[in-house]
Amino acid sequence: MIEVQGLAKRFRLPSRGAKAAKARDPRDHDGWFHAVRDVGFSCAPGEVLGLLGPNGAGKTTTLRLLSTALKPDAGSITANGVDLLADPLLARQQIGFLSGSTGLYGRLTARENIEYFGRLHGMRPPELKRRCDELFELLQMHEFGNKRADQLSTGMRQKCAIARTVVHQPRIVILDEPTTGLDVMAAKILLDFIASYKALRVPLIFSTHHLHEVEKLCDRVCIINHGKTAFHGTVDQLRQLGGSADLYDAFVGVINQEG
Ligand SMILES: Nc1ncnc2c1ncn2[C@@H]1O[C@H](COP(=O)(O)OP(=O)(O)OP(=O)(O)O)[C@@H](O)[C@H]1O
Repeated sequence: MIEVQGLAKRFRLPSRGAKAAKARDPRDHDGWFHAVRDVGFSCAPGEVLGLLGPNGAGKTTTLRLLSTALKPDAGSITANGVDLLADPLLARQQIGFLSGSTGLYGRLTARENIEYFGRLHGMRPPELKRRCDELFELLQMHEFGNKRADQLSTGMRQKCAIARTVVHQPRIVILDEPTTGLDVMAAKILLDFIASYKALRVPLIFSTHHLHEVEKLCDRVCIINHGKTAFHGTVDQLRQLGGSADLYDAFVGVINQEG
């Protein structure tokens, strides 16, 4: 179980931008931009949580805080009762994080990239080969496994980045907009891959703008607006809140109510 409470992160604004930004966003205060002000949610083993919110709401910042790429100014993140903020090294071992900029080494092939990151996590050759074969099957990567990363299409690169993210079988998986830029077939493969984590009883958190992905995959939803949790609950609770079966109506209702 991963539990997040009262998460906050502010960024120092460059002095020339501070004044201009002030007029535009309620999160600006005295040269600081409070990107994440009070975010909380939980995700249990076997659950998929969808992180939603308008552009700039604070989703990526929240996920970067969870992955320990950023240090929060306030709040707590625990996994099975263990304080991940107190032990970032442990957090990195336990968490697989796909960011928008998850890099691949252009001169290495898709397979070499995944193997390289597996080795960084201390995986031994036989185990690593088995895991790579498994990921190639699950993500249907056989066609381009031996192609250099700098020659891959967007969708191929994304599959490769995801395989890299989960090669070490993390106990928590966090994916920032994993289906962005993917065609229908590649997105389907990826959504099936995400769904497979339910059976593995690994909590999986992913951000998205696509409500049909939430409908198809998520047990739980967290909607962030202006850096705060505006809704946290099950997909059914979100529907009931909107007074309609339509998730789009419910989402818009939550944002308008907060905005
Ligand atoms: N390093 C930074 N310095 C200043 N402001 C930042 C920094 N990083 C993020 N922000 C601001 O914090 C806010 C939240 O950004 P974030 O990337 O978390 O949004 P998001 O919900 O992921 O948006 P999107 O849906 O567009 O990807 C934005 O207004 C962004 O400009």
